[in-house]
Order: sequence, then structure tokens, then C-alpha cells
Amino acid sequence: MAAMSGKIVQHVLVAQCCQQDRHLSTQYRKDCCTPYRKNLLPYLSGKLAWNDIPTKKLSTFSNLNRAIVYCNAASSATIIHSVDKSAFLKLQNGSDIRGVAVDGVEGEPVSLTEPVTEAIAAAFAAWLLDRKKPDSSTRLKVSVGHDSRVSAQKMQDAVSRGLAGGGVDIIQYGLASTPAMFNSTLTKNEDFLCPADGSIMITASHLPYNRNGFKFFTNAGGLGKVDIKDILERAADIYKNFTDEGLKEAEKRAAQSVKRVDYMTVYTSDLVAAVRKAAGNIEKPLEGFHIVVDAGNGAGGFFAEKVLQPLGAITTGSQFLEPDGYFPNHIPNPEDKDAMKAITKAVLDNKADLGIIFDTDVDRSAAVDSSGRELNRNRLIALMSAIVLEEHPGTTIVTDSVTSDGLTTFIEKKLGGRHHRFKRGYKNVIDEAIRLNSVGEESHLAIETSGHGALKENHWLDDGAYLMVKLLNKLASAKASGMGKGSKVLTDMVDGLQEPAISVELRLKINQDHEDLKGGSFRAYGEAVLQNLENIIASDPKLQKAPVNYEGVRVSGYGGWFLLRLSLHDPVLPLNIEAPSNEDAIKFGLVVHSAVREFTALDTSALNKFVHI
Ligand SMILES: O=P(O)(O)OC[C@H]1O[C@H](O)[C@H](O)[C@@H](O)[C@@H]1O
Repeated sequence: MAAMSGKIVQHVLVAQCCQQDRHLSTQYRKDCCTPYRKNLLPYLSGKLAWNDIPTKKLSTFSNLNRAIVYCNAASSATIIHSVDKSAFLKLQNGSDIRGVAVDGVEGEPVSLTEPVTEAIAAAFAAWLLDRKKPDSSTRLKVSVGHDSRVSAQKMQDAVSRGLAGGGVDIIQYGLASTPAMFNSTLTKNEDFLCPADGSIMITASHLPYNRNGFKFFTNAGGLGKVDIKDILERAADIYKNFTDEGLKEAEKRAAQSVKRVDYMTVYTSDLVAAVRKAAGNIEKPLEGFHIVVDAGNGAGGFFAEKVLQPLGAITTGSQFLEPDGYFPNHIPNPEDKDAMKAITKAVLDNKADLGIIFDTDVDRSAAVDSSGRELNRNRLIALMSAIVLEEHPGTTIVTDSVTSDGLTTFIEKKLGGRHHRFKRGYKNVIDEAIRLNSVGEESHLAIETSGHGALKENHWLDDGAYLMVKLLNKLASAKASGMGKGSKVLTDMVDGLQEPAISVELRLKINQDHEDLKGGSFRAYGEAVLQNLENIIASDPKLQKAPVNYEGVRVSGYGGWFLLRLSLHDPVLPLNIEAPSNEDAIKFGLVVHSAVREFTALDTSALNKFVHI
């Protein structure tokens, strides 16, 4: 990304410890980074932790030694490499920004450097000022939070400098969840400096430890693709004009514009209040329930102590609640098989009533019932649909494209709702649900198999913790009405959901450097593959193309279905197959194989293996 020529800016603090080579021993990493991780714990008391003190100054007053917190943080020279607009635009990942924030993985140079981060934050400030147009006496406030990643502190400092340089005030929340950040733009509470005019969450969700990124919010929701592109274009222009003096000035301004607030206390007490209210204003509606949480060392550890315990639940056996940006136990991702195995084991070992698992930044979740049955993917959607349709009979449930046929039957025949299977992407399903409401079709739930989900009643906030709150409400009200405890009430709600014997996802990579692309984009290439598949389907009487479909090619036959589509962000064609037997799944695989084999830039090895070719 960067040419070796560039301006040298002095006196910029850099975090060194937690950018260590991945090959360092785990012990070394633990020794080095433990104090750092400590700093990631949420602020436990007080409303305004401190005022008008920048992060850097905080170290002077904090009992945490900055040198330790930053693990050999040193004042050193940072070279501002030249970075062109196209490099900035490559950081866009749908409606997020994602990049490499620390060294340590071969072949993955740092793309989100501190100056690049500063430019992006300054660009968000400029974008926000354009949107909100405050009068000259009003300063806009932007809240900033982060997940447990090793680069979190470094990025938070750079974001704060960028925002300050962009002329807005900064409120740092420290370790936070993505939904809490959006919520901070809606909360009305002056004591906590809310509502924020805009918000930035520093996260790369479940991606490897060396990555990081940003999600942006206003009270209208998460920023979409068009706005992200606009921000990156602005950032490229801002970056071009960075000077040594300008950056030093931003650093000084950050010293006057940063405040720190324990916002997670507000957010978690709202979750607690929601469950109490649903249970008929009982103080401890979960008394007697044993619920284990697996935060995967992400940001979701708060849920055990700050949500479940105040509601009366026992949380012993909860695991991986401490933030650790190396994710040493499993990837914090409810779609990951090892992650689901880990929480299932915890439920069974502890004889718990329920298990709850979050992704790194808590916008995704899944559950496990007391028998060890996973309530994720289609099952979680079925369960949430059952809950929402009880409250809103007949409503439309918007889901992503890889949902099963059995789910449609369940929602429409058993629950009496409408299943609107739309595209992949949490923002896509949420926006579609909002659109349906605006044209007169009532929808109360937008949810993905990935574990993202948003409810109309919760301002369409994409919130894994709130999804779990809806399950807790169900447990609490069942107990209050004398149905006893345990998670049977939840398991019973998904009774009747037909599940396929075989369910597979294969991801076929497009090699962008391959000559078969003939200089074209991977998207155009992927579209050509899909067109070829469509032609083949049209001539096969055993297969039927789905009459309504919003992405890729979805086909029914052999008692099941498959979907081949372009990935939302990557040069990849994901193939999902569900079938009643392995033989039927292979028949689908062979159909797809016949359509893709002439596309030599496509890596079909996973498919070849599946169909035994
Ligand atoms: O299209 P894919 O590569 O399967 O990725 C799709 C996924 O991309 C991101 O992770 C989004 O946050 C998810 O909402 C979406 O489901």
C-alpha cells in the first residue's frame, strides 16, 4: 500500500508490544499484554470517569502505568507513507471499514496505520458536520468504543486525534459493544453526555487478531456503503494534506476534546430493565436459572456480570469473559463450529439451563439449550420468529438468502407469518425490513443465519445481546406463570422445524490475478459463472429455479435446494446445499461442477473433493 517515501512525524506514541510477531510464545504474549488487557475492562463505577483529559494524559494520572499499558510504548518517529485514494477505497468492506492494524502475519502489511486511521476519523467528523450542520455555538460529540483487539488502544488514540482535528468533541467509552455504540446516539441522558451526534466502533468482528476496522453510526442507524465510500474519499484528501504541524495540533486539540464515560452501565441497565418489565416488574425474574456465557474473549463478558447476575441468574461456568485480542480459546463467532462446541460443552458440564455465546463485538449471538441443542442459524431464526409472531401475529420476517426451505414452511405454515428471504448482509436485511414497513408491509424482525438480528421495537438496532434478552424474557415469563424453569419453553417453540440431513457450505475462490479474468473484475467474472449455471438449470427438467430470489442462483430439486451467489465482500462464490441425503447433495454438487469447470480462475478444489472428482 505504501511507498517508502514519506513525511516523518515526530513524537507520535506507538504501541509496540501487542504488535508482536505471531510466532512469539503464548506465554510471552500473556506476560506482555496482560496489563494491556486489564485496561480494556469496562469502567466499573462513576458516570464521568474523567473530564477534559486525553488518553495520553490519563496515563499520567492513572494508576495503570502508561508504559506498561502500552507495553514499551515509546515516543518515536512515524513515517507518513504516501497512500493514494485507491488504497483508501480498498479499506471498504460493505458498510464497514476493515484493514490490517498490526504486523505479525506474513504477507499482510499494516494498512490501517495510525495516520490513515486519523484521516478516516477526521473524514467522519467532516461528513457528520456536513450532515448535522450545527450552528457556530454548538460542538458535535462523537462516542468512540472498541472491542478486545490488541490494536484497540492505539486505534482509539488515533481516532480521537482525527476527530479532534476534524473539530468535534470525543467521548471515549473504552471496551464496548457495537450495538451499545449505536444506542449512544439514541440515549437521552445528559449525565452521560448522550445522545452522541455520531459514534465509531473500533472492531473487525471475528476476523484474526491482526485486523481491525470501524463501524459508524448516527441516530439514523449504521452508515451504508455510499457514505463509507464518501468518508474514505474524504480521508484520502485529508491524508494528502497531513503535515507534521497539523498532526501535532490535532494531538493538542484531542487533549481538550476528550471525555471518558462509563456508557456500558447505561446500556446494560436498559437490558436489565427490559427483562424486568417483560416479567411483570419482578426484580430478579431469572432467580434459580443457571445460564452460562461464552464471550470468546471478545467484548461480551459484561453480559454475565451486568445483565444476568442482577436479574438473579447463576452464571458459574461462564467462560472466556476476559478480553484477549489473541482469542486464545476459540474464534468469537456463533457460526464457528468450535465456538459452538465450546459453549455446548460448558452447558452440559455445568448442567446449565441455557448457554449464550457472542461474537467479538456482540452484534451477533446464539444459544444452546439445556440438552446441548444448538440454537443458532435457522433454529435461532425460527425461535426468534416464534417469539416475535406471538407478539405480532402475521408479521413478515426478513432473513438472509441462505435460510432453509424448512424455515419458510415453519414461519408460514406453523407460525402464520410471512418469510421474506432477501439477501445476505445484516444491513441488507435491516434496510429491507425498514423499507417493507415504509410501503405498508408490517415487519418486526430482520435476522441472518450469521446471528445478526434486529427488532423494530429496539430501533432496528443490530444487537446480539438484545436477541438474547428476548429469550430471557421468555424464560422469565414462563417461570412467572408457573411453567417452571429450564429452557424447554424455548426448545418447544422450535418444535416442528424441518431440518435437512445434509447442510454444507463450500466457498469457491476467484483468483483475481488469473488470465481468465481478462483484466475484468471478479464480480463480472462471478456473474458470468452464475449466468452459465442459470443456462444449465434451464435445460434440466429435474431442477427448478426459485421463482423469487434476490441474489445468486437458488435451485430446488432432489428434495432439497442449493444457492450459488457472490460473496458480499470477497472474491468468492459461496455454495450452500441442503439435501435429504449425501447422494442428493452430491447430485447438486455435480450440477454446479458442470457449470463452473470451464472457469479456470475459480478454485473448485473444495467442490471437487465434495463430489469426489
Ligand atoms: O457473503 P459472505 O462472504 O458469506 O459474507 C456475508 C457476511 O458478511 C459480513 O460479515 C456481514 O457482517 C454479515 O452480515 C454477512 O452475512
